[in-house]
Amino acid sequence: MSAATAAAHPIEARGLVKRYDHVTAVDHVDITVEAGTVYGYLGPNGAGKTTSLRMLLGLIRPDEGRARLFGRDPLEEGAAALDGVAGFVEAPRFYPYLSGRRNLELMAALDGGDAADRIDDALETVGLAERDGDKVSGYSHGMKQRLGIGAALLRDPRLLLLDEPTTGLDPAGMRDMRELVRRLAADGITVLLSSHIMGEVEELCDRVAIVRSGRVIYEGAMDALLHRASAHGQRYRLRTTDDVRAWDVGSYLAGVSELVSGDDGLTFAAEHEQVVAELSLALAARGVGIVALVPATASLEELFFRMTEGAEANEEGTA
Ligand SMILES: Nc1ncnc2c1ncn2[C@@H]1O[C@H](COP(=O)(O)OP(=O)(O)OP(=O)(O)O)[C@@H](O)[C@H]1O
Repeated sequence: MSAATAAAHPIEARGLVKRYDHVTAVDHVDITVEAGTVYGYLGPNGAGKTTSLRMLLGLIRPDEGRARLFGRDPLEEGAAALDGVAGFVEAPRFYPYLSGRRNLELMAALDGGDAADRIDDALETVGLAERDGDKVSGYSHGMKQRLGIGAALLRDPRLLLLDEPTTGLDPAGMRDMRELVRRLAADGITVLLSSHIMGEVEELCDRVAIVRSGRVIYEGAMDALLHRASAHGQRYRLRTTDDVRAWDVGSYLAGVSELVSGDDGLTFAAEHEQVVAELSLALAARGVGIVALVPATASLEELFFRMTEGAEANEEGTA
């Protein structure tokens, strides 16, 4: 790799557009992923995540714009531009009647170079070293997903593109996959991860782009997004011995806003913790017992829905 490409960003895409008949799947998307980050590409079904990742990897041609990986355009330079890059965009396909190890051996033979020397490490990293001799047909969905990442690791990537790697996994499978992504990032691999799961992106990513109908409606540091999510005050969930009365008390208290009564008690926003303390005292004074009063953790999720489905989405610029 030349000095010029070594200094380039792992991903730099400008003005990517992809249209299918009347659908603009990807609409002028800019993405810059800096080395060492775990970058979340977050959006609901049909937002254009897979199409974007496929363009980044040069699997499909954009109608407009261009993408560079470490300074190289996969459409112009072909396989050479994918040096150091591995993608996991479609569900990985393996020979079911062969073992996990044998599948990796076949892939390594295709890849050539020293890929075969990395098989043991790859199996170890993805937690399949103990099951490497079992037929893939006997693997769980999560194991197949991890074998897919193992296959990507044979290329010794410095950049890994993962399209919804936890989709379809059970909670334990999701946890294992997240743990694996964290480990790969700790090993210095830059990761672009698409997901529709807000909590997952919040947990794993340093930076995030939120996409809706092919457009990036927010781009920025995860911290800044979370800060923005709580700009109108921290939200809380409240359950009491008498929610109707509690609602009355809350609605008259200064500093309490967005008071909503739901099936599982009340939610509200409070500008300061002091307001929460005042509310608890006011409830006690009126004989209402607090059963639970906890900060609501779904702030990113709420923000996401506001951005992707609410009227606010139209006014949002990229940050
Ligand atoms: N080959 C294709 N032909 C026609 N339309 C397509 C094609 N690929 C994608 N689309 C359309 O482009 C839009 C974006 O699809 P894409 O698969 O990129 O979204 P996504 O965010 O990855 O969604 P999901 O989470 O459901 O996979 C959708 O409306 C989809 O129907």
